[in-house]
Amino acid sequence: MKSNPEIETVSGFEGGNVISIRDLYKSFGDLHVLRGVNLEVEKGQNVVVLGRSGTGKSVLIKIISGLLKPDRGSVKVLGQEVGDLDEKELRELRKRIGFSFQNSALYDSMTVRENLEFPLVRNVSNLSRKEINSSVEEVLESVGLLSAINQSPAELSGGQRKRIGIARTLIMNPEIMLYDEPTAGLDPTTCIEINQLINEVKEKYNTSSILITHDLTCAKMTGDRLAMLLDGKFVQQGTFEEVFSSDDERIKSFYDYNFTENQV
Ligand SMILES: Nc1ncnc2c1ncn2[C@@H]1O[C@H](COP(=O)(O)OP(=O)(O)OP(=O)(O)O)[C@@H](O)[C@H]1O
Repeated sequence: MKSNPEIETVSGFEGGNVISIRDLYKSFGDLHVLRGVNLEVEKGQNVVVLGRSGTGKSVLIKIISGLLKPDRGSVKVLGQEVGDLDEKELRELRKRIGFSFQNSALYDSMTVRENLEFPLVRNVSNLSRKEINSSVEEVLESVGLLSAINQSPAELSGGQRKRIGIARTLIMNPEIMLYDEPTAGLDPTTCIEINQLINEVKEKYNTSSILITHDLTCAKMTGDRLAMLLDGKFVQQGTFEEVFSSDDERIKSFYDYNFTENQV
């Protein structure tokens, strides 16, 4: 994809880690959600965050994107300490991060083309109509849905909406992708197609990603590394095989429960 000079920035991070989290704590009153989280995401890596409902996966994502403040600890994203950034700097940082939400967050009152133009026009000034059109067409081609350009998201299937949601983040050339339950609510075949798309995005756009999922097929297909969040910490990190060969009963039961549920 043609890069956009206005949103292109120099990556000043060192050691190849686009995200680096050290000793992170977050509580809500007496509820101690994150209790010493450490996580590194290397450039070009997909890291899958696993954990039962309510373990703090979304809280972690919100802290990474500066939407929530941690109680203590260091969160470095693309070389910048998120807690040190003011609102303007946070907005600039967020332009470098693509958020793929569970519900795809598309506007049904707009066409697919208008949905994709929206973030571009809002964030990048002085683009010509030709540049906007070619960016929209290029990302739609990347997700295999150029044919849907004039349709309303309401006319599309769940899997197609998911693809358009991903295209809408790609149009900003993100360096990091944050996927929240990318395959939730999709049938097994569509899940596999979305997993393939996630891998294609990594290759084509050279993105680094964190994926939150309960779907073990998704974890296995997309995760270069998995990290299991339990009781406020990552208790196990590694490849799919490494994590699930653990003797930890909590990891075994997570596997058994999700394996059965998803028919991996
Ligand atoms: N702003 C908030 N104020 C108070 N409590 C919160 C807030 N945000 C999250 N929590 C609590 O923190 C805990 C972790 O929430 P979180 O949404 O991160 O879970 P999760 O692991 O993403 O779960 P799920 O898989 O169900 O989405 C929950 O008990 C939740 O109620």
